[in-house]
Parts: sequence; C-alpha cells; structure tokens
Amino acid sequence: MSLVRIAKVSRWYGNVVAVNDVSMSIGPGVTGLLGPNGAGKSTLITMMAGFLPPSTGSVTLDDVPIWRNERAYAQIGLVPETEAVYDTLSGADFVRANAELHGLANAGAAAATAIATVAMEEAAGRRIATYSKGMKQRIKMAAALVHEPSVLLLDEPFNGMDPRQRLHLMELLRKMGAEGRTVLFSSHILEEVQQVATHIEVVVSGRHAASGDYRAIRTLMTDRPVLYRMRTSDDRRIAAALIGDPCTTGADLDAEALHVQVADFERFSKLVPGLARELGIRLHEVSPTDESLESVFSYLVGGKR
Ligand SMILES: Nc1ncnc2c1ncn2[C@@H]1O[C@H](COP(=O)(O)OP(=O)(O)OP(=O)(O)O)[C@@H](O)[C@H]1O
Repeated sequence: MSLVRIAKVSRWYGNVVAVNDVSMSIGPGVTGLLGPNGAGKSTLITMMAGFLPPSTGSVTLDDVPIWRNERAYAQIGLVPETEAVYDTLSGADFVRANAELHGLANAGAAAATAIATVAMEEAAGRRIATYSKGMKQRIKMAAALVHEPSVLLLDEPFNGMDPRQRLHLMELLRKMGAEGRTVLFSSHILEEVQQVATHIEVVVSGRHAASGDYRAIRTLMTDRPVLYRMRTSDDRRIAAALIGDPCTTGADLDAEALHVQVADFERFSKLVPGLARELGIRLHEVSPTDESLESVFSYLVGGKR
C-alpha cells in the first residue's frame, strides 16, 4: 500500500507563500485535489512527485521522505500540466525514452504495455506534434505509467479535453484506483472531481480548506448564504415581500438591481416565481452573484477559521 503523507508543509517562492502549513494523507484509490487557480495544487503535486522540496514540513511516501529519494521516484508517476512534450518524437519513442530514463531492462516492451493501457497503439508511431490535446494527455499518461508506479499524480489532466476524451480518462483513472494504486489528480471543477474521485481534498490560497467525499464538500459549499442579484419591474415591492420570508436574510437596493442574501436556496427558488405572479411583477433577472469558484472556496476557508 502506498501512502503519500504531507505533514505541516509550507513552500514559498521568494515572498510568495504557495503552500501554507498543509497536512493531508493520500492513500490507494482516486483522490481529487480541488482548488481555484493559484491555490497551490501544482506546487503540492510537484512536491509529492519529488521535483521540489518543501520549505518546511515533510512529504513522504510510506514514511520515507520523497525528495531526492530514488526508490520513491521508482514508485511515482507524474503527468504534468504543461503540454511541453517532445513534439518531434513519435509517441512510442517518447514513452520508450521515459522507460530508458527509469533504467528499465526491457524498455520497448514496457513502453508497448503502457501505450496499450491508454489505448494509443494506433497513433503511437505518429509524431506528437500531430496529436490532439487528449492524445497528448494520454501519451503523457503512458510515459508516467511506463515503470508501473504505485502512485500516479496528474496535474489538471482534464484541461482542454472534449467530453469523449474526458470520459475515457475518467475510466482509466477509476481502473487505476480499483487496481489499488494511489491516484491523485488536481482540478478546479468540483463536478469533474466528483465523477471520478472517491475522496476530495480542497486547497484554497495555499491552505488546506476541507477534506471528505463529494457529499461532504458539496454540503459545505451549499450550506452557505448566497447573494442573488435581481432585476424586476418593481424591485422595491418584491424586496419588501422577500424580506418578510425566512429564506432571505437581507436585501439591498441600488440604482441597478436588488441584491438579496439568500439563506435557503430551495425555498427561495420556489417562492420567487409565485410572489412575482401574485404581485404582478415581471422578473428580468434572478442570478447568484457569488457563485464563482473563488468565493465558494473562500467561504470554505472562512468557515474553517
Ligand atoms: N516558480 C514560482 N515562482 C514564484 N511563484 C510561484 C512559482 N510557482 C508558483 N508560484 C505561485 O505560487 C502560488 C501557487 O501556485 P500553483 O501553481 O501551485 O497553484 P495551482 O493551484 O496549481 O494553480 P494553477 O491551477 O493556476 O496552476 C501562486 O500564487 C503562484 O503564482
């Protein structure tokens, strides 16, 4: 069993604190590392892959520090976010080169197996420059799998993929997890993580914000007041009616719109159409204003403080 443990880890680049006192353990199965852009996901993954030492704290594989530990490297595969693969090589040559870098005795056979795992046999002879984004992602995955690592780390693997490629990769990750590998992938989209990860770790602004399964995270994200922006034919009257209902906790009216603080979304969504009809008010716009990922994530962090 491969357990990656991050204990009280901080990592800074000059004055920038990218990871701030994070602790988490990643075991077998598929874990999603969720967080908005700049949250520190890549930095965490790079440290787990042994390409970057923590500034403080420890990053270990089965209790042995990963940094500069060849035995750990032999057990870890990384699929980086960058698209910078050697375009002029064929997929097969690229994967084989990785097998050779790992010092595998039978690099050719290992490369063929890895290429078959990601179903890239047909295109393997072609130059990588001719591949689609999804194919590039798959060949990077084959390169990461060539030494049969027990830990597979993927940085934003679904970025830029079309739905079919996405499903294919999800299937592959599930399979890897079911085989008992420790699989961790990063993403900034909760729904994407939910479809494939059984466990989720959330990071925001370099800090560990939450951890659990999809339902636990979703509940944390939805059990919070949401600010709605409304434009209607009579903002003042509908504001007065809404404020009298327990599903709202406040309302602000400015020259442009009505901003309603909603505590109970379900009740609010049922209430508004009926109220508008009853009062003869036309609804031009009803939309959440703070549904952006960053604000949802900030809420999670705020809630933890
Ligand atoms: N080499 C570096 N030098 C300076 N700052 C860096 C460096 N790498 C990352 N950072 C900063 O550290 C913070 C975390 O970055 P990181 O790339 O780990 O986040 P992320 O969650 O992976 O985001 P993204 O999804 O955008 O890649 C950011 O503020 C980023 O600007």
